[in-house]
Amino acid sequence: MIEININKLLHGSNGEMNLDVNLKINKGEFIALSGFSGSGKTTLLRILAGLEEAKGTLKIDNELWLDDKFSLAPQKRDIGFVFQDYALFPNFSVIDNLLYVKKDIDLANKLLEMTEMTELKNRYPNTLSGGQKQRISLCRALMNKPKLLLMDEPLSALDPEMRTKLQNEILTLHKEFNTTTIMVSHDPSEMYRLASRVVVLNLGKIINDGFPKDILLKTKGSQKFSFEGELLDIVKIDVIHVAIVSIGQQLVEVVVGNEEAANLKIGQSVSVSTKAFTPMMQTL
Ligand SMILES: Nc1ncnc2c1ncn2[C@@H]1O[C@H](COP(=O)(O)OP(=O)(O)OP(=O)(O)O)[C@@H](O)[C@H]1O
Repeated sequence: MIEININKLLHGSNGEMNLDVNLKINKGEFIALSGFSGSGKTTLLRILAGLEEAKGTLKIDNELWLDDKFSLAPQKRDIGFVFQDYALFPNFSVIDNLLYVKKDIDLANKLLEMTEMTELKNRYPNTLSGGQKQRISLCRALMNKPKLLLMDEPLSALDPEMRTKLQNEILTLHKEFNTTTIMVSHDPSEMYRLASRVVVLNLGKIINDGFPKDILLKTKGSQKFSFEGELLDIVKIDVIHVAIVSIGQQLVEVVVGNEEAANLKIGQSVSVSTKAFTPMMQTL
């Protein structure tokens, strides 16, 4: 069990803000930490890793990491950290990046095999693709079998296909090692696929905490499905208005009434939902 009770005054873009987090995490949980930019996600991970000071207490399996008189040094905290920018040692080969953490060649080989990196084990990081580098960071973070794995948007620099591949590998590794994990993510499909629990931060406070399907599925009441997007334009065609909404990679047209059109503002976030028909899905 991980017990987090911390607070820290942050200087946010709109003035001061108190990062105030109380959270209990059970062993083996996979938490997706989400929330708007600047809500305090990275700072929370850095506090857990001991890279940043904070007030309060941190306890991991009854071992104290932080209280008002004491802060356990980062290197003594049983943590694996995966950053967005890989943070590998450029002068070490792949295998040496892993063995630097712990001289356990069997574990290193097992991790490389699980992530299909065995053939590249003598290569240097600058000869690897982004996806390969991130696999090595992940393997390295697991070398000391940490009590807590922290990942800060680990897949956000990768293209969609590579993201899906690495998500599957993260899942496989999680099933094998059952490492308690907190991963910062902005991607609903990633959170849905990987996490057992989603925690949403806003302005330093937890505003939502629950099962992925309860937090991420946005349809309410009789709505059949609902998408969030940005209103790009409103075009008057004869007697009707058509709103152009950007949803993910697609533009969608929605007919809106005159009064509704007058109240909408370009650039606004909107949700587009339907009630009446059954959507069709086809493989691409
Ligand atoms: N050590 C610090 N002292 C005071 N303020 C800080 C400190 N570190 C970060 N901040 C501020 O706290 C706010 C939250 O930053 P943080 O990086 O944790 O947000 P985030 O949720 O991870 O954002 P993003 O999704 O953009 O990465 C920012 O406005 C930042 O400038």
